[in-house]
Amino acid sequence: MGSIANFTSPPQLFTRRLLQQKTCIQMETRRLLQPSKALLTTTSDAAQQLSTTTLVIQEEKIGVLLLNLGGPETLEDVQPFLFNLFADPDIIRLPKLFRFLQRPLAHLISILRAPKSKEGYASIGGGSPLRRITDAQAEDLGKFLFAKNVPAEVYVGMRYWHPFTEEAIHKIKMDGITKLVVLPLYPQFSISTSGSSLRLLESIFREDEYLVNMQHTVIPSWYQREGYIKAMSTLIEKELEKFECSEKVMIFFSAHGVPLAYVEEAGDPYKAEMEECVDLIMEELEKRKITNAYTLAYQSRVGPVEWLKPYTDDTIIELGQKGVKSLLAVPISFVSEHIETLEEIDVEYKELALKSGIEKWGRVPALGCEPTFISDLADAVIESLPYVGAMAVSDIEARQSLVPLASVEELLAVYDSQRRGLPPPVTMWEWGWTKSAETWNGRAAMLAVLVLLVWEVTTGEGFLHQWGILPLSLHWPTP
Ligand SMILES: C=CC1=C(C)c2cc3[nH]c(cc4nc(cc5[nH]c(cc1n2)c(C)c5CCC(=O)O)C(CCC(=O)O)=C4C)c(C)c3C=C
Ligand SMILES: [Fe+2]
Repeated sequence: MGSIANFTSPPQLFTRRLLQQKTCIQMETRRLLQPSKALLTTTSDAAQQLSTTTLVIQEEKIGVLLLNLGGPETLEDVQPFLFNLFADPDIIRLPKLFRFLQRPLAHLISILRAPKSKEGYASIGGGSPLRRITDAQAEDLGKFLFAKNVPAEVYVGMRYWHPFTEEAIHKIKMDGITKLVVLPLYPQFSISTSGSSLRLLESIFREDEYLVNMQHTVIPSWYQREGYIKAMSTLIEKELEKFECSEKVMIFFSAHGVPLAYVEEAGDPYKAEMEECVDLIMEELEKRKITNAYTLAYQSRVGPVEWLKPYTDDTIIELGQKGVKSLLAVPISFVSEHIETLEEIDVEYKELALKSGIEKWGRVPALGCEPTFISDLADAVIESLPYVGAMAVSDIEARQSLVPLASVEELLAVYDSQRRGLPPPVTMWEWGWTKSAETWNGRAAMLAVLVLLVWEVTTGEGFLHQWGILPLSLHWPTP
């Protein structure tokens, strides 16, 4: 199995190299689009070519699988959605010995977190708009692909809520797709998002003969694509125009955070990709004569462990103290509106900013179905097609493409070889005499004991049974 150079070398270097490879990709794209041009010709020769081309396209049924997080559609969905999220070993990674606690712990944390989450979802209309927006993006992507003469079915597979990835895969099989492009809807790669979705996909692929034989490729991240950078820059430019003195506005990039250990211990390229993405957007804005001050911070942390810094809330307070008066928030890690933009940024951070002395607040909308963005995603899919199923023979070429490509298996192999295990991001305790230690250690110990007891009593397995403290098989008294 080959290794993927982009994930073993520093991501910034890799991206720079990718940008130098445009010519190669342009050639590939031209080659791919040649038969499509023939479709438009009207001579009899061309008609024959057209029927051959159509035949080839019909034999090869192209599918695009969009991967996203998923979100609760009603308030009743919130707790089971949170359970699915926390039951994911890429979100809470327990030491091997304690893996059996994953589900009970997820159950407990989801119950504890649900009231706060429900409040948030209630304030944005009682559920997440993520499914509706992702479905609309899928539909538009299909239309753009068709218009670019690459007819393809587009599927949506969510990680933690409907339509689940398994449901999408079922449809892909039913439709007889032969070539699949996997496209996570996260511009930057993180182990906790695209990585987790790909891990699930890998396990589904492995267990299914049809899927094992289906050719596929993955576009793990696409933050460096010109179309995406330009679309983001245009949105920023438009929002800046709404301020009176637009040149005095601080552009405030706010990205979803991840626990620091993901980056520092597990080699998550998320932070490097995020920083590079911001640099590319600012370079594009500079070309448009926009040279505002800017900053990047990380939002939405969960639990007491350290997450990527600076934190969005701390940064807003600091900027207020430094006398910044106008702020334009740019949600940089999302391509659709959801709780983190509609509630956290629009309500919580805006309120904090106004309290901190910032007088004018604006927010760039998420890209959603913005046509230049979707058209660029369609180009990314088209550019990836020559590499579908060709990873083993030509993965050097694939690495040189504008969209860094890989197969699910190869990507995860690289990650797994680098991973040294992650401390749980939502650890409910902090060891040592830190400020929250007393409370959290106490709670965690109680919870752990409780979970262990419930587990032992219900399953009849565990330490207490092994040590003979509880009888080896426990029978409930029958009435
Ligand atoms: C780049 C995007 C995201 C990263 C990275 C990410 C990491 C991450 N998230 C949690 C915990 C929660 N995330 C929740 C919602 C949520 N997260 C993302 C994106 C990223 N998460 C999105 C798009 C959403 C919203 C979906 C929606 O319903 O609209 C939630 C639930 C909401 C809440 O209670 O705050 C949790 C919990 C962790 C622990 C993590 C990294 C390890
Ligand atoms: Fe999240």
